Amino acid sequence: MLQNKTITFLGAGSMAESIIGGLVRHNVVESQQIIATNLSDQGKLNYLEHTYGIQTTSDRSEAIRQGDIVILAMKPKHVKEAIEDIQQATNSHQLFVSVLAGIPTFYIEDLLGSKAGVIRTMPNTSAKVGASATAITKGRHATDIQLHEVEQLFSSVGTVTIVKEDKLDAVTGLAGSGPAYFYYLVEAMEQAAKEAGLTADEASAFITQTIIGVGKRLQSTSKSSKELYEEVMSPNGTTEAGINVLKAQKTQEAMCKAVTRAISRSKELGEVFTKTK
Ligand SMILES: NC(=O)C1=CN([C@@H]2O[C@H](COP(=O)(O)OP(=O)(O)OC[C@H]3O[C@@H](n4cnc5c(N)ncnc54)[C@H](OP(=O)(O)O)[C@@H]3O)[C@@H](O)[C@H]2O)C=CC1
Ligand SMILES: O=C(O)[C@@H]1CCC=N1
Repeated sequence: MLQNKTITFLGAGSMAESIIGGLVRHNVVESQQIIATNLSDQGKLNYLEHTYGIQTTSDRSEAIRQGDIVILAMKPKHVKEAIEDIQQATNSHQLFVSVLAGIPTFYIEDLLGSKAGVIRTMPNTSAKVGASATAITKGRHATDIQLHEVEQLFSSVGTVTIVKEDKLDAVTGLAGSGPAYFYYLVEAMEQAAKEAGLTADEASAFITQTIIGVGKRLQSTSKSSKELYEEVMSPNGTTEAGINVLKAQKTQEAMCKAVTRAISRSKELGEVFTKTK
């Protein structure tokens, strides 16, 4: 499906690089089928060209003209100016794939001003290692064939779930932002490990393998998360001592609030930018 298609990235930051890394590593398309462009950071384009063997250009309109699939990968606050800038170079046969938090498909369709298909997605940075948990949904003009094309594209960088658009904000707060919550906790575990006398390498090896083990276990068991952490706890043992501190600090409540706030922020992003159209 993706053979002979040119994929243009409008925006070449963290998320674009994570997807490009996954596509190239998993040979989904030839690296020369990928073009990346951005606003002004020539150094980043040089780095992407050198690292992944893709094409890059600072000529955004030309990059868009060549794209069969255009991945919109700028910050939500830049989407209006970014699309207006290249709108003349677009055509209705192209497929536009947004990774933008909060921005509804109708907003992008209106900015494009054509019947071009728009698919909204929410990947995460684990795409870089083929482990994103991506949600996708189609806009008014996108076809089922285009949806499956995007499913195939993101399957190469992790799992893909097709959802209704009204679930995208929830997925954004949960899984788009999700890796950051875990990295944030890892930072704290590293600090504790250092204070206990482990080297950075030792801490990293133990923490990383522990997280991988948790992910694999969650994937392979029907037990609930509560059953799984209770399985680790011996009465009056080390884990119970640790969990009691987390309970006293209301850690679950804090995590629940964090995800809920991220979800509402995704909604706000959509509202703010669609109102100021
Ligand atoms: N980071 C993440 O974990 C995730 C991010 N997302 C979404 O991905 C999008 C990008 O985020 P992220 O990669 O972190 O952001 P970055 O700031 O790393 O990258 C943004 C990119 O957009 C480019 N850009 C800015 N303005 C324009 C313009 N007018 N035309 C073309 N390109 C432009 C920037 O170019 P320059 O550097 O030259 O200014 C830069 O390459 C966001 O919408 C975010 O919601 C979704 C899921 C996860
Ligand atoms: O923080 C953000 O807004 C983006 C969207 C999901 C992850 N990063």
